[in-house]
Amino acid sequence: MSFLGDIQKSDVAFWANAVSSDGLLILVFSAFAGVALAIMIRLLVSNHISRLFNQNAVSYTHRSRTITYFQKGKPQMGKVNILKFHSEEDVAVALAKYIADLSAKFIKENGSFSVVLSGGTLIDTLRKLLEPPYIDSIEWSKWLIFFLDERVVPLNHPDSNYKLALDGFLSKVPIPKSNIYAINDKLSPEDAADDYEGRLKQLVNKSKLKKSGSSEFANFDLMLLGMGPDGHVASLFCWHFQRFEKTKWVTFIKDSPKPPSERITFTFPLINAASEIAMVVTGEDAADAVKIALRKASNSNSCFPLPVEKVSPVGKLTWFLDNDATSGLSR
Ligand SMILES: O=C1O[C@H](COP(=O)(O)O)[C@@H](O)[C@H](O)[C@H]1O
Repeated sequence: MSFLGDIQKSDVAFWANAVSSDGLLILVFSAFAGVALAIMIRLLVSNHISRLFNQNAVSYTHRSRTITYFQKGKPQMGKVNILKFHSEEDVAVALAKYIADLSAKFIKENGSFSVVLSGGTLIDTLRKLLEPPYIDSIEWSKWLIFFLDERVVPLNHPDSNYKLALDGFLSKVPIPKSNIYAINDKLSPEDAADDYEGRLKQLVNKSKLKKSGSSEFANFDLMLLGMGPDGHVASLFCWHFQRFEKTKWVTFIKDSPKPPSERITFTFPLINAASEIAMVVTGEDAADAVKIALRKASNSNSCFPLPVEKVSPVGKLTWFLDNDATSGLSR
């Protein structure tokens, strides 16, 4: 008699039942494992898991798709200080104290204070430095002045950031002329950018400027940044490739959406190598970009991330905002 012949009908029914319920079990288990795997993959590309790995992931809604953008390195949060003031006047008062304190600190540490100026409304917001006690207490002779971006026009042209800074601030403080590093206004945008970058590199070689500890870029003590209503900083605009530059220190743009069209600008790697960055933003025009930058709104703009969102220094970032600029945060 064969082995199979020994098996009773009830045995067959038992095993058939067992196999089919095991099969069902395996099927249910596989489906469950598949769903779990899919959830895990989704989590891997989402904010939740990235936070576990200490990355900085931000989601944007773009043409009804959610896009997760990962910023490499340490998250911005933690080294960001957001200071909100009632009025632009209060911002100017606080900014003067912040700058004076940093001036004393860096001069004590290095014997100089390297300051990078934006153009625009920022220059007027520096006005409190021109008053006591700062005008008399700051060691102006130790300041070194640079320009975050510059319009490629003669230095005495009304559009020049140098002229704006000279008329509104630099001519009123005793900073030696030789410590003010204006662009060469005789050059084309390409050449002016290369020339400015070359001069910065020479200053690093001569140890007049510090080199960043974590990169090849210069490490400025303080950069004073303004922001346009479209979220641009320096002359780094939405829809323009300059904001993705990785290696150059200074680059140029010939089709700036904000006139004048020809400009040179620091790049993000150089900006983000700074020890201190102050983002000085006032007025209601900036409210939407501030809301996006401070992550209270998804960026429904088709420009993502906004240039201002790429400001993430190795040092410290301090926002100086007035009520109008923060009005979007409560909406
Ligand atoms: O064109 C420029 O605009 C930005 C922002 O200027 P604001 O007047 O809106 O404060 C400025 O930071 C930059 O230096 C300038 O060239």
